[in-house]
Amino acid sequence: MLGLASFGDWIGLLATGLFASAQFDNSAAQGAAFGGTIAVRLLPALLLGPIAGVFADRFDRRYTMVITDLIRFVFYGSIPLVPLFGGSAGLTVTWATIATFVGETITLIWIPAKEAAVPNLIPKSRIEISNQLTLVTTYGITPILAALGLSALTAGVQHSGVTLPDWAQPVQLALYLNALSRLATALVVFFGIREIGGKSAAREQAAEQSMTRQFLDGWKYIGRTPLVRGLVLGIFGAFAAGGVVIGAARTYATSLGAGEAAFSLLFGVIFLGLAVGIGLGPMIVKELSRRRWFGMSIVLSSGSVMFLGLAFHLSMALLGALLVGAGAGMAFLAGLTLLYGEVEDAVRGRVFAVVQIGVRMVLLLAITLAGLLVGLGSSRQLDLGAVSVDVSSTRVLLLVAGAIGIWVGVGAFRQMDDKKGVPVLGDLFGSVRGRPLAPPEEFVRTGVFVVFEGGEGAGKSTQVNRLADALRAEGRDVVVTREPGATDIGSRIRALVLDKEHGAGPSPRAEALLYAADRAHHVATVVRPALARGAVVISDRYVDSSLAYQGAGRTLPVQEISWLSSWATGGLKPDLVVLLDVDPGVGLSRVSARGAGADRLESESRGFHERVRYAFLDLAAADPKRYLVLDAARPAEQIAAAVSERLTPLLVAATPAESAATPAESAATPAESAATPAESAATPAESAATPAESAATPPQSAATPAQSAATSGRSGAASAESAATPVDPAGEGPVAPSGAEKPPVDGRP
Ligand SMILES: Nc1ncnc2c1ncn2[C@@H]1O[C@H](COP(=O)(O)OP(=O)(O)O)[C@@H](O)[C@H]1O
Ligand SMILES: Cc1cn([C@H]2C[C@H](O)[C@@H](COP(=O)(O)OP(=O)(O)O)O2)c(=O)[nH]c1=O
Repeated sequence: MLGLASFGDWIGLLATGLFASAQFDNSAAQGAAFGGTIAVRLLPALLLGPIAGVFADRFDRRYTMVITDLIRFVFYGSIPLVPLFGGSAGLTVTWATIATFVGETITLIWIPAKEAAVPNLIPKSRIEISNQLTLVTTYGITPILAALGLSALTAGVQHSGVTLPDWAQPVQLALYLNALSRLATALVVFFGIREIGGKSAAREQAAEQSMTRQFLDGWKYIGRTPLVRGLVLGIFGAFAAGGVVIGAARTYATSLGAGEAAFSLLFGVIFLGLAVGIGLGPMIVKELSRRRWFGMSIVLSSGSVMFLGLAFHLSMALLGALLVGAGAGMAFLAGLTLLYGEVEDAVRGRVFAVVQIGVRMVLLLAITLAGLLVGLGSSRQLDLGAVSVDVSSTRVLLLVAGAIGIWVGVGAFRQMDDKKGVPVLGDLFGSVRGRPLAPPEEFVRTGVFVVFEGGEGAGKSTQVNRLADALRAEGRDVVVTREPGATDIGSRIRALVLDKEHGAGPSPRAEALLYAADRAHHVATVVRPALARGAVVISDRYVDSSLAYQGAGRTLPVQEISWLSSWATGGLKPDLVVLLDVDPGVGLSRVSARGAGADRLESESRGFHERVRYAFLDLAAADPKRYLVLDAARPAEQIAAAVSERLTPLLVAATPAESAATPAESAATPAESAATPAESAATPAESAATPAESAATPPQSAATPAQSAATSGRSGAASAESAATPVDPAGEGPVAPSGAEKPPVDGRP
């Protein structure tokens, strides 16, 4: 129904313009009449706009819609009647202008009432779909249908040879249709959607204030709500960019040397892009945060405007136009959905009024300004060898408008971001694949997390114990743990996945989930608490085992396993992974020599264990800074020495000498302790000798994350990284080389 009404709107806009211009013979007057009527149609926004929103919030929305629709029916319907009753051309145009003006003004009241009412009728989860429908019909399909319908009507009449009576010329018919669509809407709203009125206590209470007060409150609400502020700015920015493209389109088409046809084509493609963005956008980005999607879409649209400024071939221009449309469509959809979903009912009318009025004015200004600027500039041919590019003010304008749009988009993104610290592109690509990134778990980490990985019988347990003994001998707080089975729940999970008496065992996906469940519980109850209090946590196996065994071994998609593990751990990555690389034959024979019998995984084929081995090596190769790969065939002492050598600097950095010696002081003087990493590195013995003290200072460091991050280069990097590097679905695994080399001081990447 509302689609029909907007069809009427568009056809009305075109028809009124054409109708006015048809009253004159010379083309200059025609042009002026056409432009004039359309401008009149947009201008009332300025006059009535400010109070329209107050109307929508103050009065019964059903009556507001019905009354305004009836007024529009009468005025629009009267336009074609004037010449029938013998009105002169001048009078007809004057009346068309007045009636259009009144109709448009009234529309400004109708729209906020409708926009404010609709969210109350639709469950929140359906709002986006409902918006898709409305927007596609309003901006994607109906303008095209309207133009097509009008020209088909005209052509049909011309070719049929039938002479229609004066009152039934195509343009007249279109105007009647426009008027009737208003009447129909009024009837449907009045009889069909009684609940649209939207009575609520909050609204009634607000209505006791003066209208001025309500008006000012609306602006205050926008001003103090970052989300709404970002949305409003972003929508304006997107429309400004769109307006510039429209205003510059004609000269731009000429600059491509492609003329009028290219102009229409560009226009059509922008609308096509709009429909594509609105129709397919949500399917493509899936669960991506709508707040982020909004900003990203504006950047896409504006970037494409810049691309248009650089395009030298029609095909490039068409692609650019398509993307401009798609970005704008997605931004509009996301923006509207957010507005619907997140603006309180009591102020919704005013917010929508600001948006629609702002949009119209921004559009009008941008189109006019662009038209003016383009008209001013001259153009020059630039010869680039094979192609010659036309450098005109149009292109400069597009570049500037695009750049401003990008700036606005980034600004809106920042204001509204609901996943701060989550990498933008990773989140986007992850979402497209159906796995948006989760924000990292907040947590301050002062300990060191070491993981041993490798195939069966590689000597992990042996090395874990050696290292733990050595560190304990230094007086450190050491937590030895393993996966699967380090917790109560974990040991039951371990039995489920590994014990052979449980029959055939879990299916590959179930197995992956069980390991992930064990890991989630393990990290939450053992690893994180220990790291938070500053302990050295040594784990026999971690995420990489899942990537290698379930991913490469069971041939499940490694990216999915990676995502699953990262979700389970909240993005916690080890500081060091020691990979004990062993030939499966050697490893398995060591295990069987142990004589305990093979568990379910040990009994897997040779091929399985080969795949596991190379998966481990690949993971290590992708992130050499975090891995220490050692040949497991070497004697155990040599391996232990190599591990300890590699670990020492990490441990030293994690225990700043000064903070260990005088915890209170170090917390009080972060700058000082941050300034002395060399010193702290130079006194490992001292810092290592006071583990109890350093372990005893978590509350302070927990209270000052930035400080604790700043206190020592290495632990700062480690904690910031673990807190800021979230799930990484890019397939490199959760131990991917992200963020490791970026030690931020404030805990952000
Ligand atoms: N470097 C090594 N060289 C030879 N044998 C080793 C070495 N490290 C461990 N072993 C032996 O190999 C077997 C498996 O070692 P273990 O540490 O349990 O491996 P994992 O925990 O990786 O399964 C044990 O009997 C252990 O004594
Ligand atoms: C942690 C983890 C282990 N596993 C497998 C590897 C091992 O075969 C098994 C148990 O590992 P492990 O503790 O090394 O067993 P053991 O002490 O008998 O050597 O679980 C996975 O398949 N995925 C995982 O995520």
